[in-house]
Amino acid sequence: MNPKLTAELAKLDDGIPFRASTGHVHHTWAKTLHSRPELYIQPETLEEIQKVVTLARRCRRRVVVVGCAHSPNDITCTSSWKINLDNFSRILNVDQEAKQVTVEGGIRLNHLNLQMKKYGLTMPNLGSIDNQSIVGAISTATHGSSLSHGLLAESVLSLQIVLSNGQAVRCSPTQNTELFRAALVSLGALGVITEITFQMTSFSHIEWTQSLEPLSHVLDNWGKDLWTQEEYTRIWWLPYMSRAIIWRAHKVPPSTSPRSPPPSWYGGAVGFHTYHNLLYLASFLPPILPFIEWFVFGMQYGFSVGHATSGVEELRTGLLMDCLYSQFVNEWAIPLAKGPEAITRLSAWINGKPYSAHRIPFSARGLYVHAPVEVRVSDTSRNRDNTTRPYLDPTVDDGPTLYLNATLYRAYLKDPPCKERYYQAFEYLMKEMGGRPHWAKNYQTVMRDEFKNMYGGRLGDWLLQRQKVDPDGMFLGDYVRRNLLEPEKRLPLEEREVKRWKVSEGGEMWVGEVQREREIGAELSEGGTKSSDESFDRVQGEEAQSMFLSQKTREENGWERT
Ligand SMILES: Cc1cc2nc3c(=O)[nH]c(=O)nc-3n(C[C@H](O)[C@H](O)[C@H](O)COP(=O)(O)OP(=O)(O)OC[C@H]3O[C@@H](n4cnc5c(N)ncnc54)[C@H](O)[C@@H]3O)c2cc1C
Ligand SMILES: O=C1O[C@H](CO)C(O)=C1O
Repeated sequence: MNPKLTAELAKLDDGIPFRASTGHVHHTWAKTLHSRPELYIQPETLEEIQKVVTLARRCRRRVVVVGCAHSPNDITCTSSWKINLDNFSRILNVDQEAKQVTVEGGIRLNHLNLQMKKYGLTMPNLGSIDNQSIVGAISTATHGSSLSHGLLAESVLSLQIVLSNGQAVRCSPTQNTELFRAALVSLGALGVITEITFQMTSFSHIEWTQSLEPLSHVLDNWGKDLWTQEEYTRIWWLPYMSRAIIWRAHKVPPSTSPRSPPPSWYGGAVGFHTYHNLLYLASFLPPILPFIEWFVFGMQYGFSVGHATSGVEELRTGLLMDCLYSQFVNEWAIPLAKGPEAITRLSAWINGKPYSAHRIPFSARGLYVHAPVEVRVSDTSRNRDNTTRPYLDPTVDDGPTLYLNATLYRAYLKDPPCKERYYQAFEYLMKEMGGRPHWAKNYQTVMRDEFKNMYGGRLGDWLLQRQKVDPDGMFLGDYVRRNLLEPEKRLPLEEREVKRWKVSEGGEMWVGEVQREREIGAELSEGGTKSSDESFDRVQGEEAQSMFLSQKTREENGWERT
């Protein structure tokens, strides 16, 4: 263990456990990114969390909280200290009459919903999965698909956050309002959110139907009742077939008997592996992707238009879907009214139509993408008082939002060859539509100044709160610095990415400064010849000396403030 930490632990001697381990290897759900935190800490009480923060401050370490690492980008990567709240996940209070529940920050959505069933309560909306931790889900602005609902974060009534000075602070729309607005979509960069009071709804079943329709049906009904016929609607667009699967659901009383749908083809072993292998083949032979789209979705949803299936399930499971394989996801929020134009232009681009039909200045020649594109909605402007809107809410300010999600499967963890150009073209179009990217996902071309324009004063407000509650940058990492802050400045505890390299099992190893310092320290103590980890690049000679010295200087003198 780091000698500084050993000394600090001895100084505290407060009987409060410090549940840290070394050797943890973190990876995102899709195994696209891996990192090796110096310490992996799983506190079980508020006091333990506060102790971690105190020690991190004294040991000059960045702290990252991870839920279940379902965010696809590098937002949870660190070589420094990682906290996970899986063992800080109790239900603290249930108010059955008001349908409100107070929970510890590590609780997973599936556990919450299951526990709440006995109280006749459930979460009002969910995305495609329910594995996320409640704080992880709100921190990146997770959403489902319904014009009757906004972000999951809109159901948060109040929260408690442990700040970098170790204080636990409560906030809500009426208490520490600015902090509340910053913490609702915090990107993990404000502190450790330890408690949430959440507005649930009555436990319910849903009856859902799903039908295969021509894309023209979707576009023709866009401004009519496509999105409003039922409480929940989501669409999967199949670009090569110009078809779409429309999934709709409405609540029915819990007394309604569950009704299983016909078995899912790729939910079974044969379909799952067939699709997976076809996608793998397509990574070498992309032109077969249109055939795969036709075959797989024919087997799954029927080969002829109008084919429909239905079912009745509990809301808490019925809203979920099978996310299948490791994947890249690039999702943007644009005004709902722009949907037909966005889909028509993207369709023309994917299908190789002339430039005049899509006006996207990237070539689609020889490029084949995966189906489906997810098409979802939310409306954060319903009944919303703009004074409590999360500063970093990516949805449309004053009307309904459309989300387009360009999913690319990574069959057997192999990156698809079309990714860079497809995402360049997709993001170009999304920017033209006035879009903002989903914070958790794999956007690749958005510059800092573009974020400034997208969020205007709200970004300034968020940054101000961040700086106020975390002046030394204990919760600041490369993701936030790169996207939202000035590159030439730095805060004493913030962590920068040093490099990434491909790992043999697929994906990339993310290496931050702390890891690099450990390597260099090990090299120097062993005469500058041996790395602490054979797989990392070696740092030798002057570069190593200067980095080591700068680390020592930092420890002795502290960093200058920006
Ligand atoms: C298969 C799959 C399906 C998905 N479906 C959807 C979907 O339908 N809709 C959608 O919008 N998104 C979706 N996502 C994205 C997902 O909802 C978000 O990435 C979410 O943030 C993941 O939650 P998590 O618990 O894994 O958090 P993590 O990814 O671990 O962390 C996310 C952020 O929250 C911060 N954080 C976590 N806990 C705390 C805490 N206690 N205090 C302070 N900060 C904290 C982290 O530091 C980080 O910044 C999906 C992702 C996957 C992999
Ligand atoms: O990030 C996401 O992954 C799934 C798609 O497979 C989904 O709905 C997201 O959102």
